Amino acid sequence: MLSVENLTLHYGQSQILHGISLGAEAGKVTAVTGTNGVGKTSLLKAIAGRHPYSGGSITLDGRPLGHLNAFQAARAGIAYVPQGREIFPLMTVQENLETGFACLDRAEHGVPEHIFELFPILKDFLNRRGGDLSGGQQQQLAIARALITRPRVLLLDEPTEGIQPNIIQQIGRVIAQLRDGGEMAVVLVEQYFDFMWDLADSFVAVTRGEVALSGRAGEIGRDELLAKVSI
Ligand SMILES: Nc1ncnc2c1ncn2[C@@H]1O[C@H](COP(=O)(O)OP(=O)(O)OP(=O)(O)O)[C@@H](O)[C@H]1O
Repeated sequence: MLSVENLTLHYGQSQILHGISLGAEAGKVTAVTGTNGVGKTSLLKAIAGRHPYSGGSITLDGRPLGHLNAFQAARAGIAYVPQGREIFPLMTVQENLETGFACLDRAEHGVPEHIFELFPILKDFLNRRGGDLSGGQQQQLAIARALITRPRVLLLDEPTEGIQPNIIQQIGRVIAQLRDGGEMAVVLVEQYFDFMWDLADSFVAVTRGEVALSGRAGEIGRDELLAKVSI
């Protein structure tokens, strides 16, 4: 269980997160949604050790993580799939996957076969340059690279952005499969409302760096949530 309590974050003098709290359980998808610029990416960056938070706490299975850098967060079991994917365009698919080894012990350096079961296209394209893949294939590569690290928490930042509908469906099925595996907490930042509504077990709507509404599927109304995340 990932637990974020009262998190605050600044860029210089400007405060972006104003005390965000959320919990993400293993075997569940927790969706974080909100309009542009409310701080969703900043929240994920804080959890992933990509940007320091200024107050509050992050704990994993009751253990405070403290202020980790990106490498330490990855070692602790937190994998981050950034918005825009950030794959390495001049490296092959195989090499992109192997960058995930950086936070693993040498004995764990290997691409588990189940990754290719989730994303068969990557096996076919192992020697292709990342930059030559379509946007949807790059998104699959970015998720696969994150899974190499055997995470306990998978942070996904807008995985449907700029992706064609059939690949979006496939990504949705993969997220559901990972959730159903029961061992990983998935935190899904997503503005594609129907996609996250169908997939998530609980929802956190963020407005201006604060939680405007949160609750479990079944306890929270679709229109109520939609109203919080519409401009
Ligand atoms: N490195 C930075 N330096 C200064 N301000 C930043 C930086 N990164 C983000 N911001 C600002 O912080 C606010 C929140 O940005 P963030 O990217 O976290 O929002 P978001 O909800 O993920 O938006 P989007 O849906 O557009 O990706 C915005 O006003 C943004 O301009």
